[in-house]
Formats: sequence, structure tokens, C-alpha cells
Amino acid sequence: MGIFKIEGGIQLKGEITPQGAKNEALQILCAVLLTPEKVTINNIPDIIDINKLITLLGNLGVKIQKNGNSSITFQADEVNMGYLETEAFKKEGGSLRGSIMIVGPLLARFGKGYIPKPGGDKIGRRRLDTHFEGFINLGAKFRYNREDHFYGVEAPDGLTGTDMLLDEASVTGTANIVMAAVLAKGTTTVYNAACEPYLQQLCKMLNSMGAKISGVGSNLLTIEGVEALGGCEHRILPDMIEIGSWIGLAAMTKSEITIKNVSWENLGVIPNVFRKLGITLEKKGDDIFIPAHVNGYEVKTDIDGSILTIADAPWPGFTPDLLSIVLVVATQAKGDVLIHQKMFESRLFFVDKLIDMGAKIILCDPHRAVVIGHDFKSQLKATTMSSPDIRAGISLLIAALSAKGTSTIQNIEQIDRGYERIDERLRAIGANIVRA
Ligand SMILES: CC(=O)N[C@H]1[C@@H](OP(=O)(O)OP(=O)(O)OC[C@H]2O[C@@H](n3ccc(=O)[nH]c3=O)[C@H](O)[C@@H]2O)O[C@H](CO)[C@@H](O)[C@@H]1O
Ligand SMILES: C=C(OP(=O)(O)O)C(=O)O
Repeated sequence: MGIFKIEGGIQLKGEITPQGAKNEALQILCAVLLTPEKVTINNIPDIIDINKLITLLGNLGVKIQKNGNSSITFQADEVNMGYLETEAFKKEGGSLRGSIMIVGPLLARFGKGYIPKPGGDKIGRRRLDTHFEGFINLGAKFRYNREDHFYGVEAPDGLTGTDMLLDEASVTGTANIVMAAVLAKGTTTVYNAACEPYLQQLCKMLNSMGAKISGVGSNLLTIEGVEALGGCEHRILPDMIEIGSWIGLAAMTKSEITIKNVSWENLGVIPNVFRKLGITLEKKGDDIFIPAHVNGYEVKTDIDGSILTIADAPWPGFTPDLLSIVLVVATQAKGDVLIHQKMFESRLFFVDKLIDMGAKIILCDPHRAVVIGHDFKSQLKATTMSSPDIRAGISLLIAALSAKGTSTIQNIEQIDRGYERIDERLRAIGANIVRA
């Protein structure tokens, strides 16, 4: 288990280029299973979760050719479906959340798909019902082995298009269902579909492979099934969660940072949520410029003067993956904020560590925390902590960078799951952080 040692209280300065988006890459990499032809993906982040998925694809027989510069060409012309029944797959497939999205493409192309209960962050219940109800609606037979938590779907005669209303706008669930429906017979409509930019990217990629998906960007997708898909080239968007993390880090450490090529049009409400915390963000072309907040930042109240609430919601609402970061940034704001994490019930428990560091937070219940900002009048104190999940991990790292003294973060594999060479990139803008 690796650790980071961080000397806090240092102002940073410089430029950061965001990595390719983890959660888009997970969808896109699974889509390579839909065609026997070559698919080239550019801007793939070099992070643990993505590398695990690439290894899994390789074990399934997908040919992988690294082109350099974060570009890889995949060819799934000889897929070894037998691998799905091995013990090795049960271990490997269960080690990350994104692996669930191999099921839709395999079911569509080979008539069956299996998956052990996928891993990912322990941030509360993470049901898969939306995925499997979708496959069942398309005509697949479903089985679940409770003993080893193994899920399976089969459709030896192929899938048939239908109209469906999802029970919730699940992100990976929508991606999985869309990837199954593109090769189904006839037309499928998916209402209450998730519609975040990463799904739009997936649909654009599938259309460039020959799929017929309309309604992209809305919560009603119409998919006319086609016989087969061909190859394509696709570029992954910058990671909006990483961009949000850099914004929070800049404000909390009073650093002047430029985040390059952020794809503003795909950031939704993210910039405005940070502005509500009083953080200045300037749009310079496609970059975000964050000036050094030497005098701190002041939370904006609602029009009627009531306390600002920041809550998550399915896209175009605010992503739950940035709430931990917003929470830590609020600890040094001037003013109070209510953080409401509606989607996950175990994502706010990391506040205990921030309280140990001197932050003023009341955890009202597993979903809500009130943060009373210090306005930099009291600096957080360095401490030793362990990273419970990817986003709490980066939030603790931000807290450590702003704290007085040297902090230690354990279990940094959680941070490495989603942030590429974070220590190296932080050192490049002046941080004192070492990996041990
Ligand atoms: C690999 C990947 O892409 N992971 C992301 C994906 O996970 P994932 O696709 O697993 O998350 P889902 O969208 O399925 O749901 C997330 C949670 O929100 C709840 N829920 C969802 C939709 C809804 O309308 N109401 C509701 O309460 C679900 O019950 C679940 O507890 O989307 C989540 C929600 O943006 C993100 O946190 C994850 O980082
Ligand atoms: C929760 C996350 O990832 P995963 O769904 O892979 O656990 C995340 O990216 O914040």
C-alpha cells in the first residue's frame, strides 16, 4: 500500500492539462467489443482503472496495439468467450466498476454476457437492476448466482428492440443498454436515459461505427438496430471531475492555475457551482484561468439570503463525483454551505478526517453535511489519513496541500485509480509531495 507525504501551505503556480476522462474511457473501451474491425481510441488516461480494463480486454482476446501518446488501437476479431467462465475472470472482472459495461456489447454480438459483482468505490449501495432490466426488456434471459454474486444474460437468438422506461437514469446502465440495442433487431427507445457528455460521446462513437442512434444529449434515445458495426477513431474528452478537482485545489491553496483545453461546452453547471462558492474562474479560449485567491473566497447565499445548498443530480445536474471536492473547498470559504449528497449514502463519512484537521463540519446524516467556513482565519492541521474512495482521496490530498505541516495519506491506490501521475503533476507546479 503506497503513501503520499505532503508538505502543506505552499502556493502553487502553473499550467495543468487535464487527462482523458476516466468514466468516458470505461464506456468507450467496452464498445470496442462491438466490432471485429479496428477501433483507435485517443487521449486514454494512464490510470489504474483504465489499465485494468485494458488488461481484461486483452485476456478476452482483443488485440491491443499501443500507438504512443495515449492512443491505442483495439481489434476484437477473435473474442475468447470461454474466458468469462474462468476463475481469473471472476477476480479480474470484479475489481472495477466499469467492467460491467462489457456485458451489453458481448450480449449483443455473441448472445451472452457474464460478470461478477463489479467493484469500484465503496460509497453506498450500487445496484445493477437498471442494466439487467434493460437486457431482459431486449429479450435476454437473466440469471444471478447469489453465492458468488455472478450475473449472467443470454440471448442465443439475438435481441429485439422495444420501448423502455428506465427505473433511474443510471449512467453505466444507459451505456450498457445502448451498446446492446445497437445490434438488436428493430427499434429501441430508451426513456429516462442518462445524458451526460460521456454518454453523448459513446453515442457519437457508435454512430460513427454505423449505429443509428438519435436523441443524443436528451433523455429519450431512439436506436434503430443494425446488422453489424465497423471500425472508427475516437477521442476522449478531458476529465471534468479532474478539472473540478484542480479548481478546488487552486482555490484552497490560493494558487494561480491555468487548466488547459477543458472543453467548456461539456462542463455543464460545474464552473457555476464553484463560482457560487465565491471562486473566480475566467474563460480564456478553451482554458480556465483561476487567479490566486489571496483574500479568500466568499460563498454566495440564495436570493432570499438562505444558506447555499449544493446537491447532486443526474446530468445536467451537478455530478456527485465532485461533491467531496466542493465540501473540502467550503471548509476555507467565508460563509456556510449545506452539502447534500443524494445519490450515495456512504460518501460523506470521510469528513471525520477533515474534522480531525480542524475543519468545522456538522455531519447531519449520511447524506448531508453543513460546512462552516474558516475564511482562512484558521489553517487546517496536518495529519495522517487513509483514502477511503477516489474522490474523498483527492479531497484529503487537497486538504493536506492547504494544511500546516506534513501530512501522510495512505491507501493512495484509490487516488491512482482515477488521477494520472498526480504527484508528478503537482510537483511540476511547485507542490512538495513524495510517493513512498
Ligand atoms: C464508471 C462510472 O461511470 N461511474 C459513475 C457512474 O456510476 P454508475 O453508473 O454506477 O451510477 P448510476 O448512475 O447507476 O447511479 C449512481 C447512484 O445514484 C442513484 N441514482 C441514479 C440515478 C437517479 O436518477 N437517481 C438515483 O438515485 C443510483 O441508485 C445509484 O446509487 O455514475 C455515477 C453517478 O453520476 C458516478 O458517481 C460514477 O462515478
Ligand atoms: C465513483 C467513481 O468511480 P466508480 O464508479 O468507478 O467507482 C468516480 O469516478 O467517482
